[in-house]
Amino acid sequence: MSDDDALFPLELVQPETHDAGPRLIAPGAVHVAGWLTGEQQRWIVARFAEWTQGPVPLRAATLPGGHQMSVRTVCLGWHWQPYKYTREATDVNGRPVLDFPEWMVRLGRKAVAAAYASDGGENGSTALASAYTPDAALVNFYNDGAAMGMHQDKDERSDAPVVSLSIGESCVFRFGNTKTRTKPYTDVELRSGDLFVFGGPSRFAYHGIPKVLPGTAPADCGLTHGRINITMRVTGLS
Ligand SMILES: O=C(O)CCC(=O)C(=O)O
Ligand SMILES: [Fe+2]
Repeated sequence: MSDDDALFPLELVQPETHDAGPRLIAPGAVHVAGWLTGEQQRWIVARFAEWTQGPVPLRAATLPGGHQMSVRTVCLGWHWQPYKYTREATDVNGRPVLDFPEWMVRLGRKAVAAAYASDGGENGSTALASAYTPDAALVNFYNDGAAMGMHQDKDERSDAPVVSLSIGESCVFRFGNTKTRTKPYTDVELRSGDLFVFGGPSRFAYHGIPKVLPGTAPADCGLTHGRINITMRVTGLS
């Protein structure tokens, strides 16, 4: 058995399907296709329009090497900038970040419960879901060829799961391993309304968005073009 096999057994990856129901991608990493209804997606798109009104605008972050990301982001709860969380957007306009909405905490709990439900609560999934209290969200907007390179979400001081929601155009989500930004990885197509949760042994796995698939936004999602992604996190900061 190669190291890669040990890290990422092939049997783990079930055939790709867009039927509802959780699909295990790696230990602790679950894809739930079609989790949000069209009505929920349209409602979230309307909230997104409000968030982008400020006080902090949608902005493409600049990495320490001077490279500007192609994705634009607005944050809730804590403002993320490479590579830390702050309460004020000191790399944008110095204004305070929006509050983390109560409804999103409830949605995050439901998401963790839905993703980890298949063990019937036996491995502590029910307790994990009810205790889950995300306090930061990065709300990403992808258009005009925007993509996101392979990275780990590691600016949080907590190993609580990351909850990711997708609305609008489909994308390829590359979900890798915790050791390297390269193979082994699994490419998952995330469509409008899909949920992806990564926690446990996959919490610090490398992941990225190699491409968004233009023209794939469904008519009922509330977006005509582009892709919104919300990733909720527990920062472990106070
Ligand atoms: O757009 C996505 O689905 C992933 C976003 C992401 O990895 C991040 O914001 O850290
Ligand atoms: Fe990420």
